[in-house]
Amino acid sequence: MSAATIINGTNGTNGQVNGTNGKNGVSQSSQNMCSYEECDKIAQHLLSKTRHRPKIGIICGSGLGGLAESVENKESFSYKEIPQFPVSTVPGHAGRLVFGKLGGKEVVAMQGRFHPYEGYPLSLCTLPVRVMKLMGVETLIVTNAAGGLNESYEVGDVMVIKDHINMPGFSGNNPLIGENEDKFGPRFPAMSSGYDRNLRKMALEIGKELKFDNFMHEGVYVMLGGPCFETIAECKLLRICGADVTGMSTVHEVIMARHCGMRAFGMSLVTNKCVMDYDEDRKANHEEVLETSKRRGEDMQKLVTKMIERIEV
Ligand SMILES: O=P(O)(O)O[C@@H]1C[C@H](O)[C@@H](CO)O1
Ligand SMILES: Nc1nc2[nH]cnc2c(=O)[nH]1
Repeated sequence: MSAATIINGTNGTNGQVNGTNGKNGVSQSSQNMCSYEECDKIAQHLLSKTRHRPKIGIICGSGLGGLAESVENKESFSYKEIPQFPVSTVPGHAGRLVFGKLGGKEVVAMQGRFHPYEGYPLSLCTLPVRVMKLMGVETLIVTNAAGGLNESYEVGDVMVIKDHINMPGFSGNNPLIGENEDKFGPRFPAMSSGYDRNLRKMALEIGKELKFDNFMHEGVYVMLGGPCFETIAECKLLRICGADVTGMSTVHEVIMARHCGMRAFGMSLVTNKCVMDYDEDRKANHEEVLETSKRRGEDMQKLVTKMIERIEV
């Protein structure tokens, strides 16, 4: 079964799937996985519609789509127009694929990503990553909005992702579940070098040059399934586990990128401090997330644009 069969004809917001297990004990996520050939068809379709030939792909986090807006010579495609793509359902995720130039390089940017809590299986959330690969993308840059677990992080701080904790993976939820597509990558990919060391170093150096070092860190991102924000006990547990920030995205995208040999770089904006104290009345909310993204978005855009200027393609 292809991804197309689980999305209705209008490709509306109901690309969500039912929860049943497939035939022969094959899990739902493998059934929803597009084959190499199907991904290639989407990639060739997009390349036939744009004159751009991007080597760098970008995925913009909640409220951080301004980066895609700043792309020059834009050619944009609503996800609704792209065969087999899901659609964005979350405020702050415009739902467009933007081709053009940034920092003097050809890029393709997702202005809006797909999260598992929207009802999409991880394999469908990450379809665009494989499509990017087949369009020629070699480096993936992802941003996200995240809650600060590290007590020394403030709202508005930026964290270069050094490593991640794949919490959904602990319960058997991984975008690579199902038959392996050997043409993309190996059955058992290593994940000990998920986030490219040189790109991390470059980001921190550029941060210094831009005088951003007073609000920049390097640390560990933990992904949870959402859509609930964390309980206080969960936050305490995640901190003990070594996480500095928590979010609901990124990890599945980076797994997919690394599986097919792309270089990956990720950056989190601390949009809120996680509530860690039972005497606090503060509550996490998406409005605060979008408000912080608006405030710090331009700085993150500057940083990513400078990185792209320096990345050799
Ligand atoms: O897409 P990202 O990870 O930036 O979005 C975060 C996680 C949830 O989707 C949302 C919660 O406010 O922001
Ligand atoms: N899981 C999670 N995701 C977020 N995205 C932005 N803030 C948060 C948060 O506090 N928790």
